[in-house]
Amino acid sequence: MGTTTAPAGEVTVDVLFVGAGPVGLFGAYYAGFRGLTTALVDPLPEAGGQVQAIYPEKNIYDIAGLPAVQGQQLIRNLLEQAKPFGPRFLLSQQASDIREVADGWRVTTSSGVVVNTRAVIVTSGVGSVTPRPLPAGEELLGRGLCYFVPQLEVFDGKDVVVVGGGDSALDWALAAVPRARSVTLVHRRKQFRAHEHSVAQVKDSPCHLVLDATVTAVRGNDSVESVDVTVRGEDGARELKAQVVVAALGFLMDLGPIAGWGLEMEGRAIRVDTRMRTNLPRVYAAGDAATFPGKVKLIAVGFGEVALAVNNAAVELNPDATLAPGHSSDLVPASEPLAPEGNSAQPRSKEVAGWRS
Ligand SMILES: Cc1cc2nc3c(=O)[nH]c(=O)nc-3n(C[C@H](O)[C@H](O)[C@H](O)COP(=O)(O)OP(=O)(O)OC[C@H]3O[C@@H](n4cnc5c(N)ncnc54)[C@H](O)[C@@H]3O)c2cc1C
Repeated sequence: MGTTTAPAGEVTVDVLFVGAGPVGLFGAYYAGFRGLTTALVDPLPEAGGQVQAIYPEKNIYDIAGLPAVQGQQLIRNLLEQAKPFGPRFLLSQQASDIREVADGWRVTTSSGVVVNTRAVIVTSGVGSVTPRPLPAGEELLGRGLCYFVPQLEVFDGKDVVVVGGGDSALDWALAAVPRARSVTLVHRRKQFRAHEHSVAQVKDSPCHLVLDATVTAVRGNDSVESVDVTVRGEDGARELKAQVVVAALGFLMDLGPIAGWGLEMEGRAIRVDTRMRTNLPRVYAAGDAATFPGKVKLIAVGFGEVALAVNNAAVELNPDATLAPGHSSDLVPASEPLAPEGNSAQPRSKEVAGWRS
């Protein structure tokens, strides 16, 4: 995704984002816009959080101004938006330890990098995300059995079995239908836990449904060749031909070290006030990591929350700063050509690094 991992050592910034998901990335843009230096730490090898790790190929339809955007494209856009401000990426390492110091926080990552930061914004989502494993076929993982599909081409001309009954399972099945030779959806219940629209689409599609059923074996030598499916009330197992098995059984979420930082939690999320402040000084939270009455976990909501967190942090770090950031439309990023002379869209002011007037 075009990000670089900083070498071990010590990093000093104004704001550290704990988590480089979509919300942390938009925060990095926003903090840059407010003239603050940033770093983002994330245990995944690339930025993008759940979007990049779980559904890079899926279309997202509820981002303001983007009628449809593929997950990985949204992340590319967010990286590009933040780039002029030069955020430091500390990838493949998690924020492990946090200690209050005179002018902020000293955060140590699992790779031993020390980040001296004036404020922390926790954008860690629901923590580290690992797929719930299929209880069969682990030895064929990566050889036909997968938990998510990085490239839809893997479905081309194949017999595909999707296991699960949630939105992801139905989405993968629908994505496979136009490409695969056959698609079978195996679900352990008769009812799906997915959007009605997706359920209706799957029922209308050539996808074959095997309900009240579990996958009890995944067979193959070098790669997947078939699966055994046991249907409740039937004697013996059905053998289904398959070269691709997508186990979409949900994800196990682990808050990890953040749970021990002394943050006030509500369930698995961090309680914040209307300024996105946590109970710890100069520690904010936004996105899926944060909760408050009426919270909705959506990217669109997280973008707003992180803008609030950054603007409030900007004032806390510099009491002379105003809470309202001004309008980004008054500025032009350094990478964008200036509008032709006489054009009323000419930028009017120069306020922050990475932008020019
Ligand atoms: C299949 C699926 C489809 C979805 N579709 C939509 C949709 O259409 N529209 C929509 O609005 N939302 C959708 N969502 C939800 C959306 O992806 C989340 O709301 C969004 O990703 C939250 O962004 P975030 O940046 O807050 O958290 P995340 O995306 O979860 O990113 C958090 C990052 O923090 C990192 N992290 C965790 N612990 C630490 C630590 N200790 N130190 C450092 N980093 C850490 C994680 O590795 C992760 O990269 C979907 C989710 C799924 C699973």
